[in-house]
Amino acid sequence: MSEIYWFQHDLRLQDNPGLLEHANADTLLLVYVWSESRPWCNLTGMGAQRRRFLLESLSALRDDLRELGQDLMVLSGVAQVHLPALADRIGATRVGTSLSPGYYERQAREQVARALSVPLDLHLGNTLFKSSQLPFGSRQMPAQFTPFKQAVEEIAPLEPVAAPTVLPPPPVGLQYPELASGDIKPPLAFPVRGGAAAGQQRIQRWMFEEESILQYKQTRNGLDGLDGSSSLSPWLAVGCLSAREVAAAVQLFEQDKGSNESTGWVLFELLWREFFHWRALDDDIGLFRVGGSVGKLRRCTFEPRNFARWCQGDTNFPLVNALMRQLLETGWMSNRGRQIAASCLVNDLGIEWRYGAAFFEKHLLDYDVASNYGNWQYLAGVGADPRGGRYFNLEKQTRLYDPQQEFISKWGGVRPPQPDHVVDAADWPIVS
Ligand SMILES: Cc1cc2nc3c(=O)[nH]c(=O)nc-3n(C[C@H](O)[C@H](O)[C@H](O)COP(=O)(O)OP(=O)(O)OC[C@H]3O[C@@H](n4cnc5c(N)ncnc54)[C@H](O)[C@@H]3O)c2cc1C
Repeated sequence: MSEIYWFQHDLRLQDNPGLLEHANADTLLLVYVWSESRPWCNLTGMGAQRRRFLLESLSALRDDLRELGQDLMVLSGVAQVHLPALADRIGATRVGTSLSPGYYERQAREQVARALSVPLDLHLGNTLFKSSQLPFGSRQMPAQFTPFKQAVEEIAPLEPVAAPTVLPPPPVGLQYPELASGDIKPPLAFPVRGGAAAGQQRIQRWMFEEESILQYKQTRNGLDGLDGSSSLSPWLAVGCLSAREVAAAVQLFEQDKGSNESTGWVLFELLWREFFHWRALDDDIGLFRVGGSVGKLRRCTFEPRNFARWCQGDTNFPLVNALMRQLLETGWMSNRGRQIAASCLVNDLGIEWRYGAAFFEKHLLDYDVASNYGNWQYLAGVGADPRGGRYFNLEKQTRLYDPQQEFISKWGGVRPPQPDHVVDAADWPIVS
C-alpha cells in the first residue's frame, strides 16, 4: 500500500495530524509543489526574503525527514499535474493533504482531486479548533470578530500531537530534484530563519527564557525589531509551527510562571488569526473582491505613480516610507506598522486596497491569505470591521510610536519632496 502526503502550509513533523494519518502506509511519498505566485494587481513573483524563508523551511523539513529515513520531493509547477502522475507511477492508493483556507488553495485541491484516480483525503489544518468544535454551523460563521470570540473563548484548543518517530520508507526509484540554494541572508534587522527548530527556539527564547510575553501588551505596538511581539507569524504562516503548539506553549507558561493580561492577549491574538481563517473558508473568492464578501464599495482609484511611491517608500509621509523600506529589506513589518501603512494607502492616497494587499502578499515573510486579505478588508472598511474602516492619522501615529523619529531615521523615511502628479483622464475612480 503506497500513499502520498502533499505538504502545503504545514512544513513540520510535530503536531501534523495529516502526516500522521499516512504513517501506516507501506511506502510513503512526501511531496511539496512550489507554484509561482499568480500575476495580480500589477505584481509578479515572491519577494527575496519571503522566498528565502520558505526555502529554509523546506530545507529544514527535508533534513528532519531524512533523519527518519524519508525525504521531501520539492517540485515546481502545478499540483494537479504532478500529483496524479506520481500517484500513477507509484500505484498510490490514496493521497492526503491538510486544509488551508483560500480560494486558489481550494481550487488547487479540487483540481488535484479530479485529476487523481484515487481519493484525496483532507486532514485538519493549522487552526486551534476543528470545525466540529465550532458552535455555529458550517455556513454561519459570524461576520465579525466579537461574536466569534464570545462563541469560542471557552473552548479548549486541540492538544498538539507528537511528531512521528518512524515513517514508512519512500517508494524506490524516484528522482528528488535539488532544492534551490538561496544566496540571500536573513537581514540583521529581523534575523529569523525558516524551519520548525528555529520556530521552537523562538518560542523558548521569547516566552520562557526572556519572559517577554509578560510585557507583550505594553510592547506589541512597537515598530522595529524582533522582540516587541512574539514574531512567531512567519513560522505559523508556512506551518513550521502550528497555532495549537503556540497556544499550548502559552498555557504551559501560564501554569509555570503565572498569567497576566499580556499572556492572555497572545491567546486573544491567536483568536484573531483563527477568526480570519474560518472567515476565509466561508468568504472564498469574496476575499479578493474589491467590495469584500459583502460587496461594500468605497470610492477609490488606482493611481500608478502614487502606488509605486508607496511600494518603494518614497511618499510624502516619512513614517510610511520607513515602514515600507523596512518591509522591502526584511520582509517584516509590525502589526502597528501594517495598520499605518495600509491606512495611508487606502485613506491618504485613496488607492484600492487590493493593490496594497498584493504588495504585502509578495513581501511579507508571514504572508497568510486569510490574515492578510482579512486584515486589509478590515482596514479598508469592506470586511469584518463593525466601524466600517479605520483611519490612522500619520502625525499622531508618529508622535505615539516614533516620538524621537528614530525609526524614521533608521529606515531613511525622510525623502525629498516631489511635485503632485498631474491628474488626467486615466484617473477616474474605480467604482466596481
Ligand atoms: C494590513 C495587515 C496585513 C496583515 N497580514 C498578515 C499576514 O499576511 N499574515 C499574518 O500572519 N498576519 C498578518 N497580519 C496580522 C498581524 O499584523 C500579524 O499577525 C502580526 O504582526 C505578526 O506578528 P507576531 O507574530 O509578532 O504577532 P503577535 O502580536 O505576537 O501575535 C501572536 C500571533 O497572533 C496572530 N495575530 C496577531 N495579530 C493578528 C491579526 N491582526 N490578525 C490575524 N492574526 C493575528 C498571529 O498569528 C501572530 O503570530 C496583518 C495585519 C494587517 C493590519
